[in-house]
Amino acid sequence: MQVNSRSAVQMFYRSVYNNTHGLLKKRMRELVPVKQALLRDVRKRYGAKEVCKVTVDQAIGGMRNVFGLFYDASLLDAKTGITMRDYNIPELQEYLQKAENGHEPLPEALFWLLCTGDFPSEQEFADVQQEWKQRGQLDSETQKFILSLPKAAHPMTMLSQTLLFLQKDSQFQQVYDQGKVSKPQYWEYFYEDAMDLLAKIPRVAALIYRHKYKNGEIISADDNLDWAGNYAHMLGYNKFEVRECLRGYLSIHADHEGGNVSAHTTHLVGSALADPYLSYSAGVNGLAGPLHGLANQEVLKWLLEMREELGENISNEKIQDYVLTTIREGKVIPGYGHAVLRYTDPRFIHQKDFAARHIKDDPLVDLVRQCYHVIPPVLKTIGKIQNPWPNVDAHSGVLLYHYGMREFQYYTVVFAVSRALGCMANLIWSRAFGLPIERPGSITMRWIEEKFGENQNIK
Ligand SMILES: CC(=O)SCCNC(=O)CCNC(=O)[C@H](O)C(C)(C)COP(=O)(O)OP(=O)(O)OC[C@H]1O[C@@H](n2cnc3c(N)ncnc32)[C@H](O)[C@@H]1OP(=O)(O)O
Ligand SMILES: O=C([O-])CC(=O)C(=O)O
Repeated sequence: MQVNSRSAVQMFYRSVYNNTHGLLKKRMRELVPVKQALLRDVRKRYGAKEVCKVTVDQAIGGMRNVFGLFYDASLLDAKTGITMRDYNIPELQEYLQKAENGHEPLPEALFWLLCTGDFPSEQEFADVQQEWKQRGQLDSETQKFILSLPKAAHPMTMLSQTLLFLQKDSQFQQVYDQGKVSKPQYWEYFYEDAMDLLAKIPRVAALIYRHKYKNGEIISADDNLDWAGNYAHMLGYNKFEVRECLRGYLSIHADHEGGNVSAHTTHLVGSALADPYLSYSAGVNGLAGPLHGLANQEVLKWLLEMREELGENISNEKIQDYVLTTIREGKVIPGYGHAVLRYTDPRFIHQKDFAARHIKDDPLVDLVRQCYHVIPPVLKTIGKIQNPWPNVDAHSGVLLYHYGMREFQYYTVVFAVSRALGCMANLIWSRAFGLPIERPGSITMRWIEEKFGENQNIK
C-alpha cells in the first residue's frame, strides 16, 4: 500500500473495515433504494395534497403547527408524546437491547432502529457497538485541542468547537472538495461521518468534563463497556446505577421529530450539504439555548435557589408563591411548558419512574416530584401558557445531581450526546432521499398589509 498522508491511511483502514464489518451500512444499502422508491411513490400519489394552511399568526409566532418539514424517524403527538419509528418510550424501553441485569434501553440499538425502522438482532446490535468502539479513538491532536480550551467557556461551547475541530476528518468534505462524489453517493459519506461522530462524541464530551471540572485528569475508555456505560465511566461515574441512568437518558433524548431547534438546525445546515460535523455543531448551538436543551441546567439552578431561599421541607403554598414570583419577574419556569406537547412529557415520566425505582430519600428528587403536583395548577391560572405540564428537562438534571454530578452547566452536553443519534440518522436519510436545500419563504409587515389590508397601496 502506498500512502502519503494520514487521511489516506484512515481511508484505507476504513475501506478494509467496511468490507469486514458494518452490518448497519449493509442494511442501509439494501434499504435506501427501497425507501427512495417508496418516497417517489408517495410524492406521485400525494404530492399535490395540502398538508396545512398557514396564517399570519403562525408565520409571526414561530410556525406552530405548520407542517413544512419531512423527517421520517420520529413523530411527536401533542397528547401522547414522542414515537421513534412508531414506538413510544415504554415500548422502546421494553424492546430495545439492554445491558446484563439492566432495564434501560441501549442507544446503539436505538440508532439501528432510527436508521432502519427495525429492532436489531443481537448480532446487528453487537456490530454497531463494536464499530463505535473501533471508530471512537480520539487522536492526540483532538485531545490537545480540548485540553487547550479556555476553562471559562461553557461546556456546550466547548462541544460545539470540538465538533468543528473534528470537521477536518470529514470524509464527505474531503471527497466533495476533490470533486470525487456524485449525488447518489452523498449518503454513504454522510453515513461514514455520522458513525465517526457518534463513536467519538461520548469521548469528546467526557474529556470536556474532565478538562473543565477535574483538572484534565483523563479516564481512558473501557472497551468492555457499552457506549453509554463507557461514557459514564469516562466521566468518572462507575456505579452500575449511573450507567443505567445514562443508558436511559441517552436513549430517551435521542429524537423529538424534526421541528425542535436542535434537530431542525442540524437538518437545515445539512441541507446546504454542510457535512455532519458542521451541521451538528450548529444543532448543538441551538440546543444550548435556555428555552431548549439548556433548560435542564436552568431547572437545577431554579430548584437550588428556591431551596436556598425557602429552606428544606417547602410547603406547597410556598412553591406556588415562588412560581408566581418567578413569573412576575418576567422569567419562565424552566422544565415546564412545551411548544407542541399538551400533557406531561412521557420522557419526564420515564425519569420519574427511574427515580422511584432507584433513588430513596433524596430531598431534591422529592422536590421535583412535589413540583410536578404543585406547579401545573399554578401555571394553568396564568392563562396564556399553552402547556402547564413538565417536559423532560424538569427531571433529567436532578438524576445527574443525585449521582454526584453537581456541575449543572454540563447537563446539556449529556443531552447533546443523545440528540446526536437522532440528528445523525436524519442527516443520513436526508442525503439518501436526495432532499434539496431548505429554503422557506419569509414575509414582511408591508407584504402582510398589502396582501390583506384594506389600503392595498400602504407604504
Ligand atoms: C427539550 C426541550 O427543549 S423541552 C423545553 C425546554 N424549555 C423550558 O422548559 C423553558 C420553559 N418553557 C418555555 O419557555 C416554553 O414553554 C417553551 C419555550 C418550551 C415553549 O414556548 P411556546 O410554544 O411559546 O409556549 P406557549 O405558547 O405556551 O407560550 C405562551 C406564553 O406563555 C409563556 N410560557 C410558556 N411556558 C412558560 C413557563 N414554563 N413559564 C412561564 N411562562 C411560560 C411564554 O413565555 C409565552 O409568554 P408571552 O406570550 O408573554 O411571550
Ligand atoms: O420538541 C421540542 O420542541 C423540544 C423538545 O422537547 C426536544 O427537542 O426534545
